[in-house]
Amino acid sequence: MTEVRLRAVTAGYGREAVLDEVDLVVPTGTTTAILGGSGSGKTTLLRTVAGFLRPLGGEVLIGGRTVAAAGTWVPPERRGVGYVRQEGGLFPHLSVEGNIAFGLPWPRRRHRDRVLELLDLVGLPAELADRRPDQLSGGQQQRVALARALAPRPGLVLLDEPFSSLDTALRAATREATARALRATGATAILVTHDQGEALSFSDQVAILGAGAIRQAAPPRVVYGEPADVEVAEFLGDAVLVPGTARNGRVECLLGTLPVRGYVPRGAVTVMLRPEQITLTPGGTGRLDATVRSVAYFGHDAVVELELDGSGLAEQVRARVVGLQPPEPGERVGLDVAGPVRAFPAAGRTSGSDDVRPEASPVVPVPVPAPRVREARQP
Ligand SMILES: Nc1ncnc2c1ncn2[C@@H]1O[C@H](COP(=O)(O)OP(=O)(O)OP(=O)(O)O)[C@@H](O)[C@H]1O
Repeated sequence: MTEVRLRAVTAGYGREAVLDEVDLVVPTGTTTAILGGSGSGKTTLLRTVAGFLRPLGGEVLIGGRTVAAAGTWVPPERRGVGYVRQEGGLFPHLSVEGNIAFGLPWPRRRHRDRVLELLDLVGLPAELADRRPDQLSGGQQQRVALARALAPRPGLVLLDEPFSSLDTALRAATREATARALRATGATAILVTHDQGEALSFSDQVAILGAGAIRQAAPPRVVYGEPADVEVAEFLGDAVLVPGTARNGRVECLLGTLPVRGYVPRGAVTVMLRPEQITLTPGGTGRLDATVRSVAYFGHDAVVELELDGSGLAEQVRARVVGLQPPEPGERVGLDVAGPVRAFPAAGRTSGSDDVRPEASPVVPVPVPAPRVREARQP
């Protein structure tokens, strides 16, 4: 049982606070991605949990035990935490086996079986055990670093941008191997990343860090589909933003009258939807039609900029369509909006007087997974 709990944690360097009264819960056996811009304090948060940095205020609890608080300090080596750095940090003079065995408790350091088991766990063949780190690819090095971190069976694994130095294909494979290994051990994990796709695909919960605070912490589909505000929405991916008016759970905007996801007070709003929610019909529909202004082709998909009839507004409405046969610039298309949209009170506007419900909390509980079963190694 290794739940992680941060209560009003303030942390930084000298007197400068980088994290300002941060609250966060990472349930046992789940993975949380900390996502934020450069310098937002992601690594600072990870270092505070690991015990490499003493918080200026607040409490850190790991597995129900207070490890940092006023008058309490548990050093990193007694927190039962595994740490994987951006560059792996393997010892260059030791073999793969030596590196992994280094993570084992003293009496077990000669147990080659356990080393081979750990290699298997991270999806590496036993033949690599005698190689030195400089004889491995970047992805293999990261897997060895993970194996070393998992060797003492930590309840919590902290991953500090461990995939960022890898190219796209290797990155995906290493990420999947890491996710499998974490699932197999049932360890709780915190991943620091600035890659939105990585955060959404890797974790049970995504916590967005900005201006020293957690802006939203919720399962991936919630942060993406129901972002807490416009900034979080834009940080997590491409967002179409148009002005509108909210009334009785619906918004009226230049895309029509649309159902709203979540609660929004009546009145002027900014409507937010994802470009993939807009579907296009060649030739137009006669209801909501547009002219294609430009197309950015990405292979698997394409982003189409549209000028809605009568709006005179280009570049405001974008659709993301599959890349097989995107429309051409100048083409006429009809639009449909799939699913509910999100709406935020327009800037400078306070809640309407007829509101009856409070705004939903930006922190949504993460479903705790059923006990995990070790998966077979992928070829
Ligand atoms: N050892 C340090 N001494 C003083 N300031 C530091 C130290 N380490 C980090 N900082 C500052 O604290 C702030 C947060 O840094 P941190 O490394 O936590 O951000 P980050 O979100 O991980 O950034 P990145 O994505 O660029 O790695 C930055 O302004 C940084 O300059």
